[in-house]
Order: sequence, then C-alpha cells, then structure tokens
Amino acid sequence: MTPDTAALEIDRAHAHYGPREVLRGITAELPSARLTAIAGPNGAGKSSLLNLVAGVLPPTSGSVTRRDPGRVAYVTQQSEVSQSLPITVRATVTMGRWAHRGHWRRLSKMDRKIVGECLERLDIMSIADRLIGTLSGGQRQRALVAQGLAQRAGLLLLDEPSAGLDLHARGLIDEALHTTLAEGTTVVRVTHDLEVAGRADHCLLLQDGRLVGDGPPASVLTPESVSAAWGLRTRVY
Ligand SMILES: Nc1ncnc2c1ncn2[C@@H]1O[C@H](COP(=O)(O)OP(=O)(O)OP(=O)(O)O)[C@@H](O)[C@H]1O
Repeated sequence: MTPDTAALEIDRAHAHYGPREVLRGITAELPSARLTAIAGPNGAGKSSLLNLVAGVLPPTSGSVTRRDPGRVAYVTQQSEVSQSLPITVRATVTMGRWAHRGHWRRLSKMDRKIVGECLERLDIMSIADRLIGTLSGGQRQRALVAQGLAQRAGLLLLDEPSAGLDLHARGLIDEALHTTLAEGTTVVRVTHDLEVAGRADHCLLLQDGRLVGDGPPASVLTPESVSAAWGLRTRVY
C-alpha cells in the first residue's frame, strides 16, 4: 500500500452496545502508513470507533473494509489489564511475537531482537524482569505499547497510549510511533490531547457518536469545531 491510499474504509457504520447506539452513521477512510488521531469529548465514542476498526465491535449496519494486508495490533489502556498477572515486562512484550510464532514454538533470534528493540524504544529495559503488577501505571502503559510495537502489525491501534504519562514517556511513545509509521504501519490513536491530535496526519473528531470532523488536523480542530464539540472555548495548539 502506498501512502495516502486508504488502509481501511468505514461506510455508514452504526454500532450499539445492547440497545444503546454509540456510533451513528460513520463514514471515513484511514490513510495508509499515516497517523490518524481520534479526538472528541468524554463519551463521544472514540474507544467504540477504535473497537469498530479493530473488529471487536461489529457494525449493526454499514461496513468496515480493510484494504491493506497484515495483522492488527491493539494496545488497550493499562487500567484494563489485570495488575495481578504474574508476568514480567519482558514476557509481556514477548507475547507480542506469539502471533508470529505461536506460543508453543521457540522464539527465533529475530523475535528476541525485536523484543529487545521494543524494550529499548520505550526505555523499559531496566525494568524488563519486574512483574507487571509491581509497576507504576505509566511504566505498565509503556510495556503495553512495547507489546503492540513488537507485533510488527500492518495496523496499530492505540487507546490513549499516553494518558497519565510524563513528558519523557510521551516523547518516547511519539518517537516510537514515528519509527513504526516510517516502516509503513498505519497507526490509529485515540487521544484527549488536542496537541497530539494536532500533530497527527489525519484527524477524526467525534461528538455524541457522530463524526463531526474528518481531515487534516488544522482543518478539523478549529476553535469553532472544538468549541462546539466540547461546549467551551479550548486553545488548539
Ligand atoms: N460496554 C459498554 N456497554 C454499554 N455502553 C457502553 C459500553 N462502552 C461504552 N459505552 C457507552 O458508549 C458511549 C461511548 O463510549 P466510548 O468509551 O466509546 O467513548 P469515549 O469517547 O472513548 O469516552 P472517554 O473519552 O470517556 O474514554 C458512552 O455513552 C458509554 O457510556
């Protein structure tokens, strides 16, 4: 897939949790090998849209069509991962290679190299032998992002990967995502941070389950659209 072709097309998609409609007629294209940010206020449907793209939340009508091949990696928020899992950081990142090897097969040298690179990229090599449950929320989040990167997927989906992280960790994640974009991965990132959304290649703005903006961030995140979506005046960087 060449850049600027669509990696994924969503056509008039509606989605429900039980009787509750959470996505209302979404039509959008995600550009291949580009970073798409999904922005919007609390409850707008950002995570639901990511779940729709991931195939976790099936559309009740409309369609989602993947145009480029390869695996899908999904990085959830660290708060959704059990802290009592008796698993180290290195093992967590290594799980990212299972789809390639099957967990009954031995990891190759290349798998170990990729795991090492991902630990380095997120600056968590020094805590590689710690149990996930003993980490801070930010450290755990970095381990999950490293696991997502280790999958070397064609489509990488992240739900607020830098929520609650300090500046250093945010910078590491941004750098790691840029490297993976340059390698040809399509990245979709939910964010509450308008500065992050403003630096993306493409932005989808949601409000009340509807897509109210779709395009380059500068044209989507205008003071008027942000004010309308959040119901207040917010500075857009
Ligand atoms: N499993 C679920 N069952 C029922 N309703 C749900 C479920 N998950 C989310 N919702 C509802 O769907 C709507 C959209 O939720 P979603 O989590 O997609 O929004 P969001 O934009 O990601 O919110 P936030 O910024 O608060 O994380 C909300 O009204 C929420 O209450």
